[in-house]
Amino acid sequence: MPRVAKPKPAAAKKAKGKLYAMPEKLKEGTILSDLSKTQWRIGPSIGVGGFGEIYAATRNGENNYDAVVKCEPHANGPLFVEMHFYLRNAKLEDIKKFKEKRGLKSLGMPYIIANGSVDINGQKHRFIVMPRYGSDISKFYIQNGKRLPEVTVYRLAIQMLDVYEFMHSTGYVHADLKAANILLGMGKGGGSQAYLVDFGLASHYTTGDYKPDPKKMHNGTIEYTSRDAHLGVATRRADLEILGYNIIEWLGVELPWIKEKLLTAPAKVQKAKETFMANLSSSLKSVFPKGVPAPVADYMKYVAQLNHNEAPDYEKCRKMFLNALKQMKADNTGDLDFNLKAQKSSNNNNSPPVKKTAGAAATAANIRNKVKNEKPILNDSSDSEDVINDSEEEVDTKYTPRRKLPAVKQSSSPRSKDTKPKLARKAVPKPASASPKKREAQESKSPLRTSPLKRQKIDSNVTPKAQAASAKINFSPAISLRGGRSGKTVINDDLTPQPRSNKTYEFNFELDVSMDANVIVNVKRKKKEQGSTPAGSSKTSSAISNLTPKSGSPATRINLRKVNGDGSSSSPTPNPTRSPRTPAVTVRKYRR
Ligand SMILES: Nc1ncnc2c1ncn2[C@@H]1O[C@H](COP(=O)(O)OP(=O)(O)OP(=O)(O)O)[C@@H](O)[C@H]1O
Repeated sequence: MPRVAKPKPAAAKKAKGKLYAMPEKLKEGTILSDLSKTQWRIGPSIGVGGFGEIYAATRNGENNYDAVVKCEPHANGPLFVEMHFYLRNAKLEDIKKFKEKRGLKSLGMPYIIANGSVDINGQKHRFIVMPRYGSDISKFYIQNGKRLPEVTVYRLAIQMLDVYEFMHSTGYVHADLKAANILLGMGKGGGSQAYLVDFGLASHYTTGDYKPDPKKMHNGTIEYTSRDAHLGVATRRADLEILGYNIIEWLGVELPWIKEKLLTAPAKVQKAKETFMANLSSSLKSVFPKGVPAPVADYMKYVAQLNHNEAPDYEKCRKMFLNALKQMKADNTGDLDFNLKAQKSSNNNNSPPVKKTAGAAATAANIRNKVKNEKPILNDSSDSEDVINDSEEEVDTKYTPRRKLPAVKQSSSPRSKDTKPKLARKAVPKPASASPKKREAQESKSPLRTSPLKRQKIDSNVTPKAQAASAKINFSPAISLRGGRSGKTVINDDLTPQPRSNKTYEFNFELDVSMDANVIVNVKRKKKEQGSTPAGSSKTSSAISNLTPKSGSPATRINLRKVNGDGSSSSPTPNPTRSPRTPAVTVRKYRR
């Protein structure tokens, strides 16, 4: 949600409980020098994200403040990822080309103007310079009592699909669309175009097998995270699904997992979304009790049947919303109108009543921040920026994740079952020489391209034995997965090896071992007085049946270790070549 720039304690390097560092404050008037030695003067702070701060900025010597500087500590991953994405794929020239190809007058895709590094209070920071946009649309959504006019929602959907089409054409997904990340343009005509910002979660989408990645599970903003993202899989359909949840919300609906207050439990949110999407017709009817808007139903149904590696038909989706605009006799041109009263609604949009209305139509023009000019302060800017390396692995040693969630619990939802590596391995291998088109055709025949609903059927055929093996680990509430703060992006990335927490928790537990959970359970039994099991001997999960305490058996010690994607397990001792991201959880069973 929109963040108000608040003065932060100067030395607040690390927010409490978070593993990422917050930036040092840049004073107004500070001069930053980018890599090409262009100087930028810092204006007031205009936004504070979860991870960095955004300042109005102008070329030194000019006074228009038509740019922004986004600044984060050098060790933070998200801005590096964002910068990397822009530099590789979203230069102004790339965007121009795409617009020409598609015959678009405008596209809500930001671009990078410059980047560099700066020392602030002795701490190295990275910054990027981008065009300055106007208000984020979450402001209007809140002002309107959590609702946007239907026409505006459909126009926004069309514009965001354009951005997705551009972005996906570069091989990346955005993964974090939300009202707070959609900004109106500035200047003449700016109010007719919305821009999708914040590419800190951009990642390559998969075109191959479906491989859940526990290290990336639940990334995004929990309210809108797609089912694939809950499993740590970057897909194009996931971006469309995220947009879908936003569309529903913008129409005045409280999403079920928000209504049921599940946001602090990502696995529950995941499950709720699985249920929602598996029973779309009834789900939509229940959230739109007086009638489901036709384009929403069509769009969500389309998204639900997409296969994980399928290229979405963006035009088809746009047409769904365009047709609705036609039916409503609404133009898809001019300033986006956020005044609820001014707009008609479609025949069947009967979303919940508006609690509060905005006074007037809000456009980009009436939300511009006034920028004060102060005398420049020359800062010790560093000209040298890291070389952007094409190797994704390079990233590993450079960042701190935004926030880490212990990736130890996986939902036992149908969709998560359908992603078992077992199934993935059955995928038809692609010949290396196959052309992208051919490959796409092959992928479409692959068994993995079954729809979620079909996959659910496969799941129901799971043998009782397998079902018995697949269950939950019920942790104490104190260590259950915690969801993101409401409306905030959460990144459970794998960019920086983090020190192990080595925390020990003691509690009574029920232990059902999930075969999906990618954990190895080591059972260590304390030496019995006249013990049969030697002290410190460890057994893997196959030893679970031995858990039942024999008479007089002392406390049992169990280590849960996450298994890495390659099948290896995290070493209990820190190993720089491996990601030790999942904290070792030691469970002590009390004697009863
Ligand atoms: N180019 C821009 N022009 C004007 N305002 C901007 C711009 N980019 C970002 N902002 C403002 O700053 C806020 C935070 O920006 P952004 O989402 O990029 O930061 P973040 O640290 O990645 O935040 P998040 O917690 O959403 O991940 C936005 O909601 C918006 O209000």
